[in-house]
Amino acid sequence: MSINTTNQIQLSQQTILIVEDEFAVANDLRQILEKAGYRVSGIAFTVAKAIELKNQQKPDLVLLDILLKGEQTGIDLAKILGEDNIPFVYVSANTNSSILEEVKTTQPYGFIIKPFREKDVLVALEIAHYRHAHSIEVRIRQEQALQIALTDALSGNAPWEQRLLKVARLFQPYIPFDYFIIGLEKDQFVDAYRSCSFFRLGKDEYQTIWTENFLQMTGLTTEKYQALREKIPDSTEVILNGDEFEEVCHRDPLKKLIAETFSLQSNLVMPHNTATNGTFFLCFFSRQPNIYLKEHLHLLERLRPSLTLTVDRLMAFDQIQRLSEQLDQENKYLLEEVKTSANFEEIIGESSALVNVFKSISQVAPTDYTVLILGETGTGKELIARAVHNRSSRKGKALIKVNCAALPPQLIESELFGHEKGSFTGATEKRIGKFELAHGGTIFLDEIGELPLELQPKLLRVLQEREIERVGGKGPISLDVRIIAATNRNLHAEISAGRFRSDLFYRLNVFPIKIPALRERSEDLMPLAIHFLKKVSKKLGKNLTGISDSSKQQMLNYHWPGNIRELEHLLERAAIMATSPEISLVEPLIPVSSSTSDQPASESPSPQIVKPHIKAEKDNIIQALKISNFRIRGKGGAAELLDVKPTTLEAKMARLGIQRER
Ligand SMILES: Nc1ncnc2c1ncn2[C@@H]1O[C@H](COP(=O)(O)OP(=O)(O)OP(=O)(O)O)[C@@H](O)[C@H]1O
Repeated sequence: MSINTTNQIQLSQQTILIVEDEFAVANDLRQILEKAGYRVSGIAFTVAKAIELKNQQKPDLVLLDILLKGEQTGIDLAKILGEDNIPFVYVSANTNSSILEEVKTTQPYGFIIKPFREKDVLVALEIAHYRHAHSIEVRIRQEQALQIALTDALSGNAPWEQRLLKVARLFQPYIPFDYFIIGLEKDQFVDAYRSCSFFRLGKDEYQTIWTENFLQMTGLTTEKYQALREKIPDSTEVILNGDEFEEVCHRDPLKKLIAETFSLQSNLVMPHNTATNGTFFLCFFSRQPNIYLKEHLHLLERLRPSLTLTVDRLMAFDQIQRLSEQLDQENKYLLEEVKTSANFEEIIGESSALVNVFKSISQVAPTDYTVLILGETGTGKELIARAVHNRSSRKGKALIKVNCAALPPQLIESELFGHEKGSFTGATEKRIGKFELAHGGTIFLDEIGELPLELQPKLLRVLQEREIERVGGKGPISLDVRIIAATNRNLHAEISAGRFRSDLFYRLNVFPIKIPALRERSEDLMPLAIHFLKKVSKKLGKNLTGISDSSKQQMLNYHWPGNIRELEHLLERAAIMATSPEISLVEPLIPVSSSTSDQPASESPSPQIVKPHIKAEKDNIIQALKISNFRIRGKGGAAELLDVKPTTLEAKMARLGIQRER
């Protein structure tokens, strides 16, 4: 090979560090290099000095003697230069085979045997330069190919596990590992893109290890595992070889357990922070103690931008999918709502009791506090819940209503929290639950006092952690939901009776709003009656203008156990039957003094006359309650005596206005 002039000029701009402890040889080299136009950045007699000079100014190439002053040899220095990707050429008289074997492991760019001629040095330098430039080009091309392959693997359509396995396989030739953890940690989408591990069994054979498999292998309980996870120190990119690895294992018991289970001795960690505040981890482990080098880390650093971008894109797609799913469900829900619910545009009433309720609404609505609405049946609890939602910043999002009393017992959990496909017989499709549907908005848990005891801890968890877990799901999902609950039950009595958890009550009872019964705000009676009359006239297309005096009088004397709903239904019936603009009640209302019930009835569309068969049923129930000492459930309870389900009995009691405890 000849040295042409153009190359000579290019080479001459290069800086060379000479590491040689014989002054005469070092000086010779300097003269040869400077004559050829190279710049000599320094001469070092020891490895320590060489490192110092290299750190001050990174040379383009190093000429390196093997045996140097001090304990470290040129071979030790060569390893450091290799990690920094600085090419080097040995200059030595030492050619015995054991040294040459060691020299080869450092992958030098040449070897000049002493004594040398000027030409030997210059040719060796030019070849070294050519090889290094070429290897950089090859490396860049390989890395670009790797980057594209990794992006393709992660964003493909295959199941998540297969995508991760593909990534693991792509990494193996570049960063060798025996155990590899990859995936998302601490992210709200953790369920979809959660991390898993691959344990290398053979050349291209891997065993997938999900958390549940790891727990099985190690005999760890989920609680213990969570406790260990909490002890994981925040990690940045790091190489942990040999002793350093052992030392970190003392501080990180989970890493220690992984190391012991799979006999691992070194580790390379590279976390990527995602745009959704999660961390996408690449964590390589090897059974060899000193395998990870700076160049591995540098490769990961170079790949980091494209990997982070790919993961962020995945998250964004996922989020879009979740939102469109939520929108879809929300639409279905709202369509259903429009069909089934009344028009809630106005709250009528001027009584001081109701004005206090209005005050409470305006105080609490703008906050995110949980609201507990208390009041008899038909007092307008749902109306108030909607008012709180509509006056909050969440009004643009959905208010999802859940009637806890009407949920089918076997499906209640799935209704509230959703389920994954195949999580139980009949779960043919993935379904998002009411809580997820309410994400960003409000959930209204009506009849909260009826929520089965076994489900109460799950609701408590949502209130505490603001996260849910789908039935059959693999991890928690964080939610932003405002909670409004309502009940017509006396929750203190429910707690005493062991039917309601006190911790759940305290979580719900953050801001209670008590809605007074209609009989406690008689000022509101006539305005409400006129309001409903107008509404029903419009609906029926009749010209109805007023209520007869005798009917008004009866209404004022009545105690309204079914409250406003009862009033509404009463006026509806009267309006349907009306033959003149002034309506009269169809049936007489029994005034307070002669009422048979001492307690307001629930759902009571026609409480005016207690018909004989209803009376008989009521007497029967009261009799059974007396015998069972007012116990509804369990052996010898009233439900068993009457041969009905306890929930049916409770519904009947509410309908007939039978008080539960005496
Ligand atoms: N102040 C009010 N102004 C106008 N309409 C009202 C008012 N309060 C209640 N209503 C109407 O009365 C009916 C019953 O109200 P709502 O369903 O909100 O009661 P509730 O307390 O939630 O009943 P339940 O305990 O049975 O679920 C609804 O049609 C509602 O629109």
